[in-house]
Amino acid sequence: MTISIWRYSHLALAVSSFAFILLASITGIILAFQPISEQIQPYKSADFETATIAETLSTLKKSYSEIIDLQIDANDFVLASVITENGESKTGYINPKTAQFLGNKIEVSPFFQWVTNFHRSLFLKSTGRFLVGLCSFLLFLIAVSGSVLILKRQRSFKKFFSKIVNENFNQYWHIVLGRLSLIPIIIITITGVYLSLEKFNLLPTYNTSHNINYDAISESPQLELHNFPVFKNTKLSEVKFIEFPFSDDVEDYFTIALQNREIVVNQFTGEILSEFNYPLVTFYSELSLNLHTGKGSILWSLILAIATANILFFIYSGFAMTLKRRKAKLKNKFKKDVCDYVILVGSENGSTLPFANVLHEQLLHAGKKSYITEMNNYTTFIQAEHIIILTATYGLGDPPTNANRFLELLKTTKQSETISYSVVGFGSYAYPDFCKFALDVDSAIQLHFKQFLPVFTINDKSVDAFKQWTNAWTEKMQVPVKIAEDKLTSKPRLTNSLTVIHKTEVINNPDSTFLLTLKAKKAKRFVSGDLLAIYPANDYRERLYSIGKVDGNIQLSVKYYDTGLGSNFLNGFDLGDTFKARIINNAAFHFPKKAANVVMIANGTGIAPFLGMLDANIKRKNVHLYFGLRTKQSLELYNSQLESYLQSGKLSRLEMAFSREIESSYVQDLLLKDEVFIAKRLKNKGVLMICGSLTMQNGVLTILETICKKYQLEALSLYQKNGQIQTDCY
Ligand SMILES: Cc1cc2nc3c(=O)[nH]c(=O)nc-3n(C[C@H](O)[C@H](O)[C@H](O)COP(=O)(O)O)c2cc1C
Repeated sequence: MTISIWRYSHLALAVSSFAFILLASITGIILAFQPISEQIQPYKSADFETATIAETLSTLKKSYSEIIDLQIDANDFVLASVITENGESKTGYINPKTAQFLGNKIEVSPFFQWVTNFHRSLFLKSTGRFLVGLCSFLLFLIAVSGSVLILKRQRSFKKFFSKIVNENFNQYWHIVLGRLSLIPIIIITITGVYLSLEKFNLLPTYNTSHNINYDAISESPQLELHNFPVFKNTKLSEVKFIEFPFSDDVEDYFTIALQNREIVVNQFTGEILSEFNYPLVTFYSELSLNLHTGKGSILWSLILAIATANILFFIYSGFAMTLKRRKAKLKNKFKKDVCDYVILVGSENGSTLPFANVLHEQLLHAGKKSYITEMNNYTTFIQAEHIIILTATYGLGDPPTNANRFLELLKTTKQSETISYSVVGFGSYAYPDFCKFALDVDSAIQLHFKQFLPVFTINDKSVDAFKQWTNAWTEKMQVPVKIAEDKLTSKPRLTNSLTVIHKTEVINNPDSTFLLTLKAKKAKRFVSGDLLAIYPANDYRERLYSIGKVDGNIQLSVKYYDTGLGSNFLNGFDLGDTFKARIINNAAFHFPKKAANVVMIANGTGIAPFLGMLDANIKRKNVHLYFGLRTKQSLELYNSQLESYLQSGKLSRLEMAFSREIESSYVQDLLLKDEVFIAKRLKNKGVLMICGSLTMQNGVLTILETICKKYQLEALSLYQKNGQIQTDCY
């Protein structure tokens, strides 16, 4: 069963019942405050837990001329109906040990009565009651289908409550609050259905009546009330209701409803004349009522109010997400078999669709015949010359639902081999398998068609990155495509306020590089290897910097360019200045928790995350660092930090390569020199982390491939797949 079936069920249930759920939720929130308003009254006596029936009845007898009945309510208030010495009839709360009258019985206010009636039946009598019961059941199904969606998203029961990535406000809070309110909502709905079944007499009934042998009733031996063994041995807290004998006639008796049974007691001798246990149905009915209404517990009433308020948010956020998904539709002007360009889209939540649509519109605008469709609709395209695939990744590097059959279709569909293709992956660094499905598609499609551009990956829907790709594509294809940012840009949420607490001067550095230390206002959780996203022009243009977490602060290493948007922005700050940015979790480039041996390979500013990781290496794991810079003077910027890590044992070995010294060398040369050591590290499950320029990364990967072959290790791709080789290059 695919995720979409659950999603459509979830949505269909919500759409069909939303008006009732809305009304029931609003009234439910109001009603949660009724039990609270009762419980805050000062009628619960401190003596309640210790008082016995004997004590209470004997004091009551002394204080009032007649007692009609006694009731213990859900709040543990003792409610008595009595007739005073003056013949006045009173119903109110008493102290069970002193019989002191504490206050008159609380009557439910007309407002709460009105809301209760509306909540129960919408003033539609039986029809209304039925609809409310049905809507309770539908809400239960919505909660179940929602839980399945979360399970599918989180991939296992164990991870049901694990952290989720905040990519979108509505989606994030829909899931976070959904998980928190799940149990209360399930309880509210099941008890709601139960209470409806009870109202329609659909629950099993049991014949419960006393069987008293009136011939055997005797007035002797007569005992005082407080000496009745059953009264002495029964606490008031076990009692629900006591009905007093109607007259002094021996055939009239006490009827006492206890928590689990009802007993009948001879008013002269205290003998138990008859008893029966309540059927389970009675217990469930009472439990359902208390759980559904919050009676008897302020805490539970508050939980009910919050869970019910969350339902209102789910209605709003659920519809907002659906509208967003539906807004971006794929529309075609030409039939598939007359088009030269085919755009295939893989998207789960719809955010990739606007990118694909913008591209499609531009191609049409340029006079090209373009056809756009979902990846699962892949079929023969008779005239196609070029296929562009834009796809997101889900789960653990899996395809989105509308692309889950693509790889299979690719194998079975016969298509002209002269077609060229380009793949653009949409993903997020927050997931370990960054754009994995796009990479898989690229590998698979290579077997059928010609690659036009290397696979291009985009983090977090970056418009800037998409523009970079379209520029490269346009230049090579010679088709004018101009991306209108306003159609794609949604303003990034800059959640982190950062203050500059240390900055080195660019002019003092031979490579125009500076270190910038920033203090985050809120202690947001981040680790070295995460990325800092800044928006220098306050528009869609995003610049990412690798974070080193040093002494709890963010340390960046920035190369200054005269015309560089990001480096000029950061270099313009003085100590104490504050600006807003966004920290992106870069799960694929965190210091490995499990590996005992780590090899770090960096050039230039790529050292930044490693400085933070070394700072955090309090377990003194074996870490070797290969670091490439231009000159020995370039090292001055980092020297004191690296020296202190070496001295404290956080760094085991440092190997430097200087490209502009007389004996010029690069990190690749250092690795070749140490090939035996590197081969051993790979073989023994060590992790190699590479950070810096893409040119350096490509050079290093080539060397590693050679080492793998020479020492008969596994293929390099296997080490990349199992996370033993991690890269963060730009
Ligand atoms: C549950 C979930 C799982 C994801 N898994 C991955 C992943 O494994 N790798 C990745 O790069 N991105 C992953 N992403 C990020 C999406 O691919 C990314 O946000 C994409 O832009 C969404 O596009 P769409 O809205 O068109 O579906 C995941 C997102 C979600 C919500």
